[in-house]
Amino acid sequence: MKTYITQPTPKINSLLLIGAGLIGGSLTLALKHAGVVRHVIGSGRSATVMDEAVRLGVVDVAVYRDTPEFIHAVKTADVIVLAMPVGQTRAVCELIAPHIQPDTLITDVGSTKTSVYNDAHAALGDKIAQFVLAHPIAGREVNGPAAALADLYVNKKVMICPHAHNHTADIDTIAALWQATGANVYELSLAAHDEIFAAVSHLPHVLAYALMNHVADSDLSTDKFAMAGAGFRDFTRIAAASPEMWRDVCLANKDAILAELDGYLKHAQELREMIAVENSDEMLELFKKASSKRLAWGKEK
Ligand SMILES: NC(=O)c1ccc[n+]([C@@H]2O[C@H](COP(=O)([O-])OP(=O)(O)OC[C@H]3O[C@@H](n4cnc5c(N)ncnc54)[C@H](O)[C@@H]3O)[C@@H](O)[C@H]2O)c1
Ligand SMILES: O=C(O)C(=O)CC1(C(=O)O)C=CC(O)C=C1
Repeated sequence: MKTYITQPTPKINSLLLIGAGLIGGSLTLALKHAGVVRHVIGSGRSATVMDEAVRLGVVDVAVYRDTPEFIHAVKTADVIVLAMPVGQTRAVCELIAPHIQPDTLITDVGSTKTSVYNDAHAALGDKIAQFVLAHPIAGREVNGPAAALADLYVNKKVMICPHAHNHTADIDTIAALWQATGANVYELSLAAHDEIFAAVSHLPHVLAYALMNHVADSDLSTDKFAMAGAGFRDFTRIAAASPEMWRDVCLANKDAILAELDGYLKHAQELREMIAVENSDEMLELFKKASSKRLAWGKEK
């Protein structure tokens, strides 16, 4: 995995943020704090959300699709950031495609990369060259502009996933933009990205949602929730995350997630057998291995 050396900080006059929620909002707040961006225009689905985004300073002004103001914002943006759920990529790119100027850079924050590339390419055609795909490995289990934090990306990893049509200078600009938020920037291929994050991000979310519903649907669920401690809290924290976002991620990275889920279920089944036959030696070895891997990984971070 390539690490980006620190790039000169860019100056952005006008940034158009499509999807002013946790991730996009944290980016614009961080860029404003760093003095990188002068004017942020936000575009979203709901007037209530956009009013909140303006009130909180996540964006300076809100515009709405199919209005002259929206078209003007696309035409005059130096950078367009796509920060809505990944399932919206094609529709949003179709909206902006006719108005994107040759000097405008497009980037995204989506949790999947191959689907975003394919959907964007279908809508943008040759303008895909202007789209540098990115993904911050940072987040929270709360959503919307009120959840945005200016320091969300400090010391966090950001993956940039260049494709064959990108220009090096544009990739460097997007890397510099993320570095200005305090993040450490790495490069990954689209395919490697989706395989890796299926295992270490998408699978844990699927498991957290499943465990939450398993307990909710079981006998004594009220008592179980009332008595649960830190273990359950840690494991299920991410089950409070945006349902729409995670529905889209599961559909967009279906094959890789299914492969990871199958692998996980094999491990869970193996452990089930050990518990059922009280195979204490093998169980101890299994737990020792997982525990030492977790301890070593915790030290690396
Ligand atoms: N939440 C995380 O932990 C996390 C981490 C890294 C990346 N991401 C990615 O970031 C993106 C945004 O996630 P978030 O957590 O900020 O969610 P969010 O719900 O906080 O924000 C998304 C915003 O997009 C808006 N939106 C939805 N469809 C739209 C459309 N067609 N046009 C304009 N706006 C639209 C929503 O109204 C919402 O305000 C997703 O693609 C997600 O995969 C999320
Ligand atoms: O901290 C959290 O709440 C997260 O789930 C962040 C998290 C993850 O680590 O899986 C979630 C989705 C992403 O696309 C990137 C980061």
